[in-house]
Amino acid sequence: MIKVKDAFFVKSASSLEETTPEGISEVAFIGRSNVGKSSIINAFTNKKGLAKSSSTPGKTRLINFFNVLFTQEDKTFNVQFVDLPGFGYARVSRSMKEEWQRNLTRYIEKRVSIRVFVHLIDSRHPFLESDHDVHAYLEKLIRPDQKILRIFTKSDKLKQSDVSVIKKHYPDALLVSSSNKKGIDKALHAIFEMLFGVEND
Ligand SMILES: Nc1nc2c(ncn2[C@@H]2O[C@H](COP(=O)(O)OP(=O)(O)OP(=O)(O)O)[C@@H](O)[C@H]2O)c(=O)[nH]1
Ligand SMILES: [Mg+2]
Repeated sequence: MIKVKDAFFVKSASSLEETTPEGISEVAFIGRSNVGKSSIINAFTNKKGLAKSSSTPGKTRLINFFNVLFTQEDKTFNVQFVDLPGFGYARVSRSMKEEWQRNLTRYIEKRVSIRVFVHLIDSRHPFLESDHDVHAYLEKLIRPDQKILRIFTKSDKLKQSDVSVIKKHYPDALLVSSSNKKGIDKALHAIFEMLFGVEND
């Protein structure tokens, strides 16, 4: 049985230079503004205000590091969850937006500690070109020791027929709601498995 035992904020960075030292395995949460990146980190860690979420897109503006302690029986595993600014919509000046995107891209491409990219997709809009582009971009840059996990967010907003459409295109789709916690455990296990191998309980 895998559980998150504890989680706490470590640091915010505006650029790769300001990040924490390389070392602890990282899970980077990537996706469009407002898709639910910060909310899913709170749901995984069971801490409501840990990552700041907002109904206004563009809330997360820095690279935020959280230390997460997993337990599996008597073993503990230390991981960093990284909440990132969204891509796409943000009510800031063009030059500021470009600077964020540059810093975000540098972190994604150069950070050695990243082991898992969690690509979050709004389940109400599962086939956006921008998400397709992000997936292709990640596929192209990942190293052999890195993995990509797609998670569809806000599943509480879906009708059963919408779920069927997603499942048809992505048979193994992880559909998650940070609001009612459905799918959270399964998604957390999938991340753990990507980091540390198959769970043996
Ligand atoms: N119904 C529903 N709303 C959600 C869910 N997850 C997040 N939200 C809402 O969606 C909005 C955006 O959530 P955030 O977690 O701040 O999204 P984000 O991807 O971190 O956004 P940025 O930091 O702006 O990139 C908030 O109003 C959340 O309450 C969910 O599973 N279901
Ligand atoms: Mg956020």
